[in-house]
Amino acid sequence: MTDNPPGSDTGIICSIDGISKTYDGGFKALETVSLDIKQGEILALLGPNGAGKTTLISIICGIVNASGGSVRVGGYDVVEDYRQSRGLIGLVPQEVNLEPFETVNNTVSFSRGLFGKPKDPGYIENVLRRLSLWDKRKDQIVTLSGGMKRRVLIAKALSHEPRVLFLDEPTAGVDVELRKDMWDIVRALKADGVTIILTTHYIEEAEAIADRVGIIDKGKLLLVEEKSELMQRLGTKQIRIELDDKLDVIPDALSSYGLEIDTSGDALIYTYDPAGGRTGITSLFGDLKAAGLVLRDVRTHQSSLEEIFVDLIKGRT
Ligand SMILES: Nc1ncnc2c1ncn2[C@@H]1O[C@H](COP(=O)(O)OP(=O)(O)OP(=O)(O)O)[C@@H](O)[C@H]1O
Repeated sequence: MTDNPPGSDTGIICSIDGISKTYDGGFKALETVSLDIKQGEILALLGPNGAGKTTLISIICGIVNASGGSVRVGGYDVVEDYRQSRGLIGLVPQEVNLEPFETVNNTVSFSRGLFGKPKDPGYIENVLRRLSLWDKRKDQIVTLSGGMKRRVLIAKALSHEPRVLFLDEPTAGVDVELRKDMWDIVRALKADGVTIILTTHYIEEAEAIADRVGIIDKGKLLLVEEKSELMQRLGTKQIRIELDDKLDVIPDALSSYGLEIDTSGDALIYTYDPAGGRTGITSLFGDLKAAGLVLRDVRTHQSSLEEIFVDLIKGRT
């Protein structure tokens, strides 16, 4: 890695300019995607299956050739200056692709060597400790749990001291606890100054850790926005309040909340903006009680990515 790569003073670590990709069979996976990734940010690329997220990451990492456009990482062109740009990038793939009988330490150290970096046991120790893998360093990969294997993938991607880390679906199919662990790891890496780009299907994931969110659908980048702005604009939450008795009309005392009666008649739906300063939930519950309504159950519902897409597409036509 060069100390001062070209472009390092712009605050933009990765510049994607008009990237398109048509696969051999003629399928258009990306259409003129342009995006600047800021140094030190966590950017979440949200999109459904087949949206083109992996294709975009693969182009940035030099694994797939773009059909048009260019990408620079740390000022280096990912095609013309492949070695320099790739040296700045760590990639955590979707699939666990580790050598089962190798030890954790060898797996991570060997990966560093592949990038032509001199041995640095102190750095590797630091990475393994960060990821709670130090005690497992002599264990074979095959003996590790799925969660530990994911940690090894991250350690491997960090082995050559990248400045940008790409995580492709880091929490697809993992349990809630591991998902939270992953988020903690990502936050800690950001605190260390690493720029992080992750792809995800989960709006909650973007909401939990991203600074900015990009939405990709059918090969198009529909928008890139600060998470807080996006959530405010699109991410409404609903509370479903189930009642002991059926209701025909909303009591006057509750008219200011914009409540809807569920088609079943025995539940009220309250929609609010979680990013707004006041949700109105506390006063709503007070007023429900005052109106003499008896609650049976309360459930919350977050707008799904799909609903957000529908809203987004409606807004564009
Ligand atoms: N090598 C390939 N040849 C032809 N089509 C491909 C190839 N790789 C991907 N595609 C197609 O390109 C589209 C985008 O795929 P991509 O893997 O980039 O999407 P994704 O957003 O990462 O989806 P997922 O969330 O399922 O991983 C898909 O329709 C996929 O089938």
